[in-house]
Amino acid sequence: MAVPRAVLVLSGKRKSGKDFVAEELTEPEHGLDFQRLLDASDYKEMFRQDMIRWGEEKRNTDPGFFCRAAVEGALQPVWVVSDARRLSDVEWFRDVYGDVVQTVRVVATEETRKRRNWVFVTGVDDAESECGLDQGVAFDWVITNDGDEVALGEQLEVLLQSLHRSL
Ligand SMILES: Nc1ncnc2c1ncn2[C@@H]1O[C@H](COP(=O)(O)OP(=O)(O)OP(=O)(O)O)[C@@H](O)[C@H]1O
Ligand SMILES: C[C@@](O)(CCOP(=O)(O)O)CC(=O)O
Repeated sequence: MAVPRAVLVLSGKRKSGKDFVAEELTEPEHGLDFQRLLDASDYKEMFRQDMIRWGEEKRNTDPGFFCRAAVEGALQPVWVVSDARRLSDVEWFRDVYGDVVQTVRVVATEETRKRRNWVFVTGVDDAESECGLDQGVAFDWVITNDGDEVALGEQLEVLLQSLHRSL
């Protein structure tokens, strides 16, 4: 397994903007090969509960199952993990990569998330998939993503500058 110089582990609720922020973060970083696995489509929402169920089964027998798959073959010096959801995810990255890990929480108000077509779904928004990191992690960074482009840019700039200094 390659050893990265930095690992940004992002989390945040549905429609907080994790993928959006991950993409913004990787844009100025040449050599990063970040790919969005899925977009923000209704199609994905149709299968979310099935995916959650399948994911829980896998993790119950092997908490590192998805984390290992996420880093497999990655050779870049800086990694952006766009979607941690559970304490076991954050713990896995901390255990394996130690001090180079920085946790990033993406936050948007319910109002903002509704504008992005979020609707509360029982069994999803009140379950571990969405709430697993509401407590228990002292995030290194909290990024507010309520649609103010300039404010988001400033926050990411501070993060990236700090990251550059730590490399
Ligand atoms: N700062 C922003 N400016 C403009 N659009 C944004 C911003 N942040 C997020 N969006 C849009 O809001 C929608 C949801 O964002 P995104 O898919 O990144 O959220 P997410 O947290 O990854 O959600 P999910 O968990 O459902 O995948 C997308 O259409 C995205 O383009
Ligand atoms: C199944 C799941 O991975 C869906 C992720 O979709 P998204 O990142 O919210 O677009 C959520 C989960 O792992 O609980």
